[in-house]
Amino acid sequence: MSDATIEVSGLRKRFGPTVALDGMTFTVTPGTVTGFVGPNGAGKSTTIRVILGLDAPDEGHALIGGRPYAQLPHPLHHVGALVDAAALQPSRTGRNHLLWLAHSQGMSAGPVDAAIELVGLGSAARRKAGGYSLGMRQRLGIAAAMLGAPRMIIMDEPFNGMDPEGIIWMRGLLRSLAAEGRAILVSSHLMGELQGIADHVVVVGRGRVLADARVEDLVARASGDQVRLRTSAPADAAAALHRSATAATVTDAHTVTVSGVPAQRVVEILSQAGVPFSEVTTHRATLEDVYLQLTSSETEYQAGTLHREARR
Ligand SMILES: Nc1ncnc2c1ncn2[C@@H]1O[C@H](COP(=O)(O)OP(=O)(O)OP(=O)(O)O)[C@@H](O)[C@H]1O
Repeated sequence: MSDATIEVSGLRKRFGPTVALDGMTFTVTPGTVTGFVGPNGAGKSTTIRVILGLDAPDEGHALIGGRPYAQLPHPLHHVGALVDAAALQPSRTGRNHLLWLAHSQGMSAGPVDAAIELVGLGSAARRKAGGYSLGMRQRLGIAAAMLGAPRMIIMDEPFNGMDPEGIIWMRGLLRSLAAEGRAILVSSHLMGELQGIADHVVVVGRGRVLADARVEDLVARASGDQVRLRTSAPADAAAALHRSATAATVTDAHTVTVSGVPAQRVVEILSQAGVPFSEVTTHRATLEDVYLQLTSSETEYQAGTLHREARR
């Protein structure tokens, strides 16, 4: 195994009667951004805490570059983590917070200013961190995670509290860190946040993995072979498609949904039959569609379902 791989294997953990982890298993490989997604209570934070040695599992193990966190000689050099951006001493300046962290790990002050620069906190670095917005605290947390130039990075809900500009910046940062060969694990309860940045997603519910796949493959699978056709003669279009043994349903006065054949074949059939049409589009699912399909029966709380319905 590469020394920049995060491996989670068969994790089980209960908190009293609550099963938080129920056989959680996945791997984060170097050079990829792996999204770790699931509804509230799915077990994401507990998994991350176990990886970082902050919680002990009842069963299973988590390895960072082949070793448990507790056995890493200088952890910040192996893995950088953003877990709780609020966890800082409010009366310290951002820079002093980073200096304190660096010294506690036997590092010089050298990497501190580079990390401040990397996260764009230069102008605020000498202000008390207690006055930072949540987005600034997230940036400070990321600077802390980057201090030891780690090859593995774990971020729990890094987009929380970030404004749109911060989100764009964060996306670019994660992509460039992965392009440098780092293994990156990013949790989120919003699948949409990961579209365009995650190469791979691990979707979880009730403490176990529901899907572990490349984003491209998941989206292709959820999209099916569906083509949407706009036409002024939907009944004629459906009849022509049926004559060619193609499944087609009139969806409304101007639309027919066709299944099982590519858009090009739909165009051929309609042209041969002389049926007019104005638009033929291949349906492509979003990552959010995939997520909703996978987690529809996995939300811990009914309110979670209502929340999702409300957003649609
Ligand atoms: N310290 C704890 N004591 C008791 N129950 C806990 C504790 N930590 C987590 N749990 C429970 O374990 C389950 C998994 O929680 P966890 O925080 O890992 O989920 P999550 O996917 O990170 O959710 P969220 O998106 O809400 O942060 C939940 O039912 C939660 O209530």
